[in-house]
Amino acid sequence: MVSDVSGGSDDFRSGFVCLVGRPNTGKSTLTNALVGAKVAITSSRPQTTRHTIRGIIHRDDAQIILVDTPGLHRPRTLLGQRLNDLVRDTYTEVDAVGICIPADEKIGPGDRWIHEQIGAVAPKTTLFGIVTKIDKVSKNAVAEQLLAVSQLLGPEREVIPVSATSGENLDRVVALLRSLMPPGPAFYPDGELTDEPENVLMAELIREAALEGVRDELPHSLAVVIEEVNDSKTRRGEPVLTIFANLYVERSSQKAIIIGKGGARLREVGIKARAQLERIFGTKVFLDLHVKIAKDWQRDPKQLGKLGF
Ligand SMILES: Nc1nc2c(ncn2[C@@H]2O[C@H](COP(=O)(O)OP(=O)(O)OP(=O)(O)O)[C@@H](O)[C@H]2O)c(=O)[nH]1
Repeated sequence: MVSDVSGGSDDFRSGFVCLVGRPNTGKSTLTNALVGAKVAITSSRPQTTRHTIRGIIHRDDAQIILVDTPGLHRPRTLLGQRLNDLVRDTYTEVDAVGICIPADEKIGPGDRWIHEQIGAVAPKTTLFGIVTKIDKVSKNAVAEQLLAVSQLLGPEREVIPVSATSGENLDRVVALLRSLMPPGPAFYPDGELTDEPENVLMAELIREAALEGVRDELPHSLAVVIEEVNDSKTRRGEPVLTIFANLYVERSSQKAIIIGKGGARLREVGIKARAQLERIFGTKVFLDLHVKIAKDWQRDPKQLGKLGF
């Protein structure tokens, strides 16, 4: 007997989508809302998403893999340059790129710059617009922003309004994404949310906790490296995941900020990160954090390599 190699329904679609936009435009929050679990890292601080993190939308008729990239920015350091290279590579590899523009901010030079960049490096990739955070403004303001984004992208491009917070129109976004994907079988098994190596996910969660409420310039000066993960220990009969991580900063003043008075802040960071890790990995976690100084790591190719960039 000949088996069905198509893997299911004839009109199953699958592909890769990349959400781009200025920092803080809601890309990570939207990725999380679409995927239905916390995989990309959100933060109220701009430019915190540095790795390409994928969330996977599983549907009966489609599998859509979301590639969340760092916000494109004008490079000032070697790290900035490498991040931009990564973003450009991503644009050309995906099936569609969605440019996110928040409903509550006027379209500015940053949005136009990103739009031009996509057009220049990946002219063949399908582009669409997403007006994010529509819960923050009136219906009229949403309509005006839809028009403005449509004018920016051109009349042939789809533009869709959404709120990741309230969930309004999330289903329309999924439907649009599906329509932009080519026919093809699923890439990943059902139930898988991300193909990020677990260590990267752990490092990102710790980094997110460490950046909560600290100064604006710190995001690019903080790298987290997972030194060791051990799952052989138990505590009161329950398995415990032990994670040893180093937080690298560039200066002793930054180290002091992360650690806080008498170590109070670092303890807070540990508690927050541990709660997130326990939720995601579904097991008790013991977290051992150390803050270290790696001088000028952003400018030093050797250090960048060591820190995983
Ligand atoms: N009210 C409202 N706030 C939102 C919505 N989506 C995101 N936000 C908030 O906007 C801020 C930025 O969201 P992120 O998802 O981190 O933005 P991002 O574009 O991934 O940011 P970068 O990682 O810096 O590029 C956060 O404080 C979110 O809580 C939304 O639909 N409604």
